[in-house]
Amino acid sequence: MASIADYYAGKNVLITGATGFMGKVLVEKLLRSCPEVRALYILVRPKAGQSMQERVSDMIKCKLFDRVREDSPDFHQKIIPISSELIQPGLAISPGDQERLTSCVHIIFHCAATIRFDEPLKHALQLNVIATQQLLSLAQKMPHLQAFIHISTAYANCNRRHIDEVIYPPPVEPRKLIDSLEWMDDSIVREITPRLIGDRPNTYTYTKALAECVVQKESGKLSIGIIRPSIVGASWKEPFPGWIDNFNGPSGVFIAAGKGILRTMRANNDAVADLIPVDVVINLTLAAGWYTAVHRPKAALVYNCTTGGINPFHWGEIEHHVMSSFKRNPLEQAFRRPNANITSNYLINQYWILVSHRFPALIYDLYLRLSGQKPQMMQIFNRLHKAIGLLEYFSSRDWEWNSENMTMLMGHLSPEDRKTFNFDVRQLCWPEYIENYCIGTKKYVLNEDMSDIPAARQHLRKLRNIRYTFNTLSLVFIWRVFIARSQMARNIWYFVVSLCFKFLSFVRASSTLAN
Ligand SMILES: CCCCCCCC/C=C\CCCCCCCC(=O)SCCNC(=O)CCNC(=O)[C@H](O)C(C)(C)COP(=O)(O)OP(=O)(O)OC[C@H]1O[C@@H](n2cnc3c(N)ncnc32)[C@H](O)[C@@H]1OP(=O)(O)O
Ligand SMILES: NC(=O)C1=CN([C@@H]2O[C@H](COP(=O)(O)OP(=O)(O)OC[C@H]3O[C@@H](n4cnc5c(N)ncnc54)[C@H](OP(=O)(O)O)[C@@H]3O)[C@@H](O)[C@H]2O)C=CC1
Repeated sequence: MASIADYYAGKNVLITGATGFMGKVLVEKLLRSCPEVRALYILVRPKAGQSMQERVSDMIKCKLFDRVREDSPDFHQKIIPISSELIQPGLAISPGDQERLTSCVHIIFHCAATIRFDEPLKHALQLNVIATQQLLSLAQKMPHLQAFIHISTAYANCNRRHIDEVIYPPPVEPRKLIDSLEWMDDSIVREITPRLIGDRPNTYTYTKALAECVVQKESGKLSIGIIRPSIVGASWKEPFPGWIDNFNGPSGVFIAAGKGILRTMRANNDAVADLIPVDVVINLTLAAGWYTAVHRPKAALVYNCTTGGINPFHWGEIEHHVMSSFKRNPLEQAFRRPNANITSNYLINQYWILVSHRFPALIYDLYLRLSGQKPQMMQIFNRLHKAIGLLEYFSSRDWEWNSENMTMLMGHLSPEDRKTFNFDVRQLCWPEYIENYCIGTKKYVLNEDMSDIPAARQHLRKLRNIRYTFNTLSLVFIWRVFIARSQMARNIWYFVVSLCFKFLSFVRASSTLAN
């Protein structure tokens, strides 16, 4: 049987979401490990004042592509951007481009989605469900299409504790929901959203569950694979360890903790932290594309792409390794020394939020005001609290995912492919991975230089001295207030002082005698 790289040779691949975190890693890996691939058609929209072309040229300049640039400097010629806005009718693809795509595409990877947890339901539905539906109908028109790979999430069914590799019945018939939301204005939709999403925590997981159902129902004769990654983190090995370029999921939490801003968060120490490195997800995705095209399974195959059942690691362990990693490799200009603790207790967390978040923010803002600058710390903390509030659902619970299809797929790979498209997470050494992850956030998200680490350490020492001075002064102040008000405190104070005095006299006398 052809190897994975042999299969992709001469193929035209269509990718949505190629400008996103996972999409970029997918594009890079395809170009590097399947160098004979014919073309990658990527659906891109203009954004933030940049044209589609400008965005793609920026993307290929990114450090992520350094290795492939070294192997083949002309790699960008294989990337063909197609203008598309996925929430528009017909995905806003021009008739010419539609014709071009339908006549040549062999395989589709659908990565685009809104992954925001606070996305209004209508928008999440438009992008995560309706766009998927439209892409499927475009796929139906492609005579050469061999596989359609849909990227879902392991949390699409997070209202269940045990999750098998099956598509569960939808919470509501997607078509009915689409029809009814169409005539409702935004305020009505906002009001009924909590009732609709029910026991799911947000519109993201809800619409991803609906999308899976749409894929199953509207795929017709297409060969389908559904990949369900858990919490996608920095890369494990490829193209280099620790690649990460965003604040999503745990990355933002790690950075906030490394900067000494985040000191407390609600999470269960003993719950499994189901992180999965992005390169593992992409290797599995490419292997699933190959398997789907070659074996053409009759029903959609679902791959739960998780680590918890195979090589579990817990939030408490993550906390420990993140903190020690940031102590060894500190971030620049930290607000306080990194020292975050997780707790599952609501009241303890509230106490630490008050003492370790709000109080220092208040003092720092006071200092900024007094020095004529604009206060900002309280605002930063309010945003942080909003973000971690949205993540708590995932860090406080445990899930069990069945990942038999991942094992089955591994069994079908040749020894060579198993190395090139490695998704065997049994080999993952968590402490080393977390260390590289933290360094990755420093280098690639914050663009900090590793050569500045001595200065960052010096800054941490300064913060420690400030803390010691502050604690000593506070203690002296509190004691002074006590002494002024209480006879008992005064008596204790005189007792301690006279004891010290006697001790000193004793030491002096004994040293005189010794001489
Ligand atoms: C010591 C360690 C202890 C460990 C404890 C455990 C930690 C981890 C816990 C649990 C992780 C579980 C995660 C579950 C995952 C499920 C899996 C998936 O399937 S999908 C992927 C997940 N998706 C998201 O992560 C989207 C979440 N983000 C959002 O929904 C929004 O970004 C939100 C509501 C958090 C913020 O929305 P806005 O409108 O206020 O802000 P905006 O526009 O997004 O960003 C403004 C600025 O703030 C930065 N930012 C965004 N999120 C940040 C964050 N978490 N921390 C720091 N900065 C962040 C951005 O980069 C941006 O920066 P600029 O203005 O461009 O410079
Ligand atoms: N990150 C994670 O932890 C996990 C992610 N997933 C799934 O993986 C997939 C990729 O996620 P990730 O890479 O992290 O997400 P990103 O947010 O980084 O990327 C999303 C991609 O979708 C594109 N997109 C969004 N809206 C539109 C639109 N209206 N028209 C055209 N393109 C659009 C974005 O393009 P643009 O650059 O123009 O905004 C971007 O390329 C998603 O399906 C997600 O559900 C699953 C589990 C975990």
